[in-house]
Amino acid sequence: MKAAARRLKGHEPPCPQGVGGCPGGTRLARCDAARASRPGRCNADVVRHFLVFSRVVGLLLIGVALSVLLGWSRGLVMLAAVVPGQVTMKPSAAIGFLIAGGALLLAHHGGRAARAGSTVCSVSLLLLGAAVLVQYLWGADLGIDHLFPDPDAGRLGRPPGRMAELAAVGFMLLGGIGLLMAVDRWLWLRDFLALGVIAIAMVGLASYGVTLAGQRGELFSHLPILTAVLLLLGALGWMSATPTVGLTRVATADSLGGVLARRLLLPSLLLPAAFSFAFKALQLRSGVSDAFALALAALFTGGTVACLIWWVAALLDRIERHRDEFKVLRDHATTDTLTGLINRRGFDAAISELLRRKKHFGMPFSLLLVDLDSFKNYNDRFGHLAGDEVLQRTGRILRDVMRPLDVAARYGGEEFAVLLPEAGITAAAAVATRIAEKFHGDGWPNGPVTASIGVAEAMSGETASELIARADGALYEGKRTGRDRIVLAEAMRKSAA
Ligand SMILES: Nc1nc2c(ncn2[C@@H]2O[C@H](COP(=O)(O)OP(=O)(O)OP(=O)(O)O)[C@@H](O)[C@H]2O)c(=O)[nH]1
Repeated sequence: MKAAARRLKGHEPPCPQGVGGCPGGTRLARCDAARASRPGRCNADVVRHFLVFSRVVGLLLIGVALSVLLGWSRGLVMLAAVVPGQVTMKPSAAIGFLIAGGALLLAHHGGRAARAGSTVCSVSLLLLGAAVLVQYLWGADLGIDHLFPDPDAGRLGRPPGRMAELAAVGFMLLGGIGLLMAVDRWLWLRDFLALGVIAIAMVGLASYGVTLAGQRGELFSHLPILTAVLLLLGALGWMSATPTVGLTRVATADSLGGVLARRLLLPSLLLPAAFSFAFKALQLRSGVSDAFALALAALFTGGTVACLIWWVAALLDRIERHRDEFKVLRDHATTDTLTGLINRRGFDAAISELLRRKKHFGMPFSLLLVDLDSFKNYNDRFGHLAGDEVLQRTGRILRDVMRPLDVAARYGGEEFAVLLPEAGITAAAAVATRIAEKFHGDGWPNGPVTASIGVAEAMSGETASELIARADGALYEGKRTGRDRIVLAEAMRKSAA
């Protein structure tokens, strides 16, 4: 009910039927809605890949868990250890991953029953992890460790068949994530829990490196590599199930940030650890010195970091150059070469932006249309080049009276437009007066040049062409009543009334 209310309030677009179902469909729809409202917000293809990845993770968890359980039931414990001689994934942990995979897959379906199923799985996972921790904390035996005889018994300093403490905590966190997803709330907490699972998984991977180095640590030797990898995938799978919200939002963004996150996050997380372990293994096998292995690991880690930074720098450099080129092209496209003012195209963009601000924030603005008087005569008498000079001088006059936020444009031929943000009709009339005074005071080479000015303040709900038409009407009135006039559209309206 609350989720529906939030959707109605516009926080979340409705879940479209038949588009991959909810919540997956919702995420894609969110992406599409976000793209529509702000282009470049998220990349629909990447979102789709994240959702597919999340489903594949669900299937993988179930597949690996089933194969581990098969291994335990047939005495093929190798299936639970992956690497000979390594710690095995316990049957209870395999059941945990079976439930975790089910919760993730069910969450991708829109139906109520599937959602309820996902919630039940998440609660079960939470309870499984909690039960194992209770056994550890209070020395209880709840019977979950005795599904199959455990060959690791006694080797790990914990009861046979019992999963590691860290695995139990990981399952509790995964269950918590599933519950938060089901209620579709506190996504920040979901991300926080997922980061916790990733941290546990990294400890597990580190334990593999320590084992490779032939040194057994009390804490590290507990978590099997298979469990660590599946926990990592489980956390990433849940995060990918909602690609357009929370931490994953950046990774699916259709922006430079998105590209960087997608390309760099995983390598920077895994490569340093991979190098450390690889060179430690090399040292053990080939007998090179400890210092040499360490130096190699440091060199490769540093080299990788430097490569990643170089790649980011090259990308930023290329983007900046493209941006500069684009700016030059855009300026060319919106600048009038004779006067240096913006052209009609730039004016159209500016007036649209001011109308948008007026509509959304009620910000007033006014428009002046400035038209040179009897300019045809001027051209005819003094030539086209002299006429061009008058147009250039007019551009300078407009620039002189403009405030930094004002926009002056050559509207066409010998007609100019000035947009005055945050100016009402009175302020706009004052600017028009200053322009007229400048015309009168300027030392024109071939005798006086004057201009007629129409002034209009934008009214609520008015379109660009309606506003221009009012200013133009006032300008026409100025021409009609003798030229070298300032006429306010407002006054015209009043006098007409
Ligand atoms: N020199 C020069 N003249 C131009 C340019 N663009 C338009 N014109 C001239 O501006 C003149 C405009 O003439 P009209 O529209 O009859 O207006 P007007 O003579 O100013 O008369 P009113 O506006 O009624 O005062 C035309 O002769 C155009 O050739 C330009 O870029 N350079």
